[in-house]
Amino acid sequence: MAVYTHLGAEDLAELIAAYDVGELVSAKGIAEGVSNSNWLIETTRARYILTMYELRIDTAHLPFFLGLLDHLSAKGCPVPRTIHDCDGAAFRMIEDKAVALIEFLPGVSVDHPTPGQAKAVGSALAQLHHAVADFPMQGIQTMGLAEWDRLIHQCGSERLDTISPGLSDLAYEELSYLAMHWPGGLPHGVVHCDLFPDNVLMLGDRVSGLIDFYFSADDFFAYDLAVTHAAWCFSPGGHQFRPEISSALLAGYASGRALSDEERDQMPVLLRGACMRFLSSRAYDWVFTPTDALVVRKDPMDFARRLDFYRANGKELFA
Ligand SMILES: Nc1ncnc2c1ncn2[C@@H]1O[C@H](COP(=O)(O)OP(=O)(O)O)[C@@H](O)[C@H]1O
Ligand SMILES: N[C@@H](CCOP(=O)(O)O)C(=O)O
Repeated sequence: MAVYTHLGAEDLAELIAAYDVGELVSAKGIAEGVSNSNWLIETTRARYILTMYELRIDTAHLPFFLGLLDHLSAKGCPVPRTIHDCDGAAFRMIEDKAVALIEFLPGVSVDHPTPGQAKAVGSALAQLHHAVADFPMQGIQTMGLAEWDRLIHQCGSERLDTISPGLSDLAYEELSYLAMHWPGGLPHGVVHCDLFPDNVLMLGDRVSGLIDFYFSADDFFAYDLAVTHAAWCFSPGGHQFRPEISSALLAGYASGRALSDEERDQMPVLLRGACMRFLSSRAYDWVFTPTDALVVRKDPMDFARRLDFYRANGKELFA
């Protein structure tokens, strides 16, 4: 459930009146999502998404995230633009919380992607990587190797092994490997870093929306591809690799942007890093989020299984 704050009819009407979007007709809370509260807003003119920033997002970073949406949308990427209020502001405050009104994009998130859909996602990701070339703002990567290390150490061996026996050995061993082998100097820019199926809206085989840019930061384009690969190319729970989805995703990406030889060589380590990224944040949330909290805890083992797969087969995939 992702509506953490109650907004009454008067609050909503007052808020919508600050924008040139017509009059409020209805507002429905959206159940999907984890970090923020979202409402589907209908006005006499169109539909919009209203997001209230609840957790993890510092208001100081909103000009970056919302500016990125506007930049990508203006470049023709399927990304929702920010609706600015009548004074030109990209976000407003309701008491101590920031809210933004965002363009509504049609489409649904798929649970079991087809090769055609994976190809379209690969191609949309490549388009994004070109489109950020002249994005003028900087986004520091706060979810990099140092943070994975910190999160795993905060969990500690005992608690990790309570999630699953042997998880601590896997995590510590992997962190040392990544610290020694993480590449430098690959092509980079502001990238999505969280392009999971639930952050892509699709109409059939077409990508109609890329959403949830709140982990975007400056990082390697190939790392973004690795995150997307890890998120899309496995059955639920990460139990089985789906080779046909992997081939389609990589072909779609290559149709828009060719990986250099160096990027290809580094893909196996970047894929392992992508797994550690989500293994570490999920393990931390698993250990430290109270079981009765509203936030849904996601299983870190989904990414331990993917990590095992890439450790054994990552080099072969990019041979
Ligand atoms: N621009 C948009 N157009 C249409 N639906 C959207 C849009 N943005 C968000 N949504 C809907 O809201 C849900 C939650 O949004 P998301 O940004 O993923 O929240 P969270 O950051 O909390 O995970 C999405 O799964 C989608 O159904
Ligand atoms: N995609 C991440 C969690 C981030 O949550 P989001 O709802 O903001 O995408 C994961 O699966 O662990």
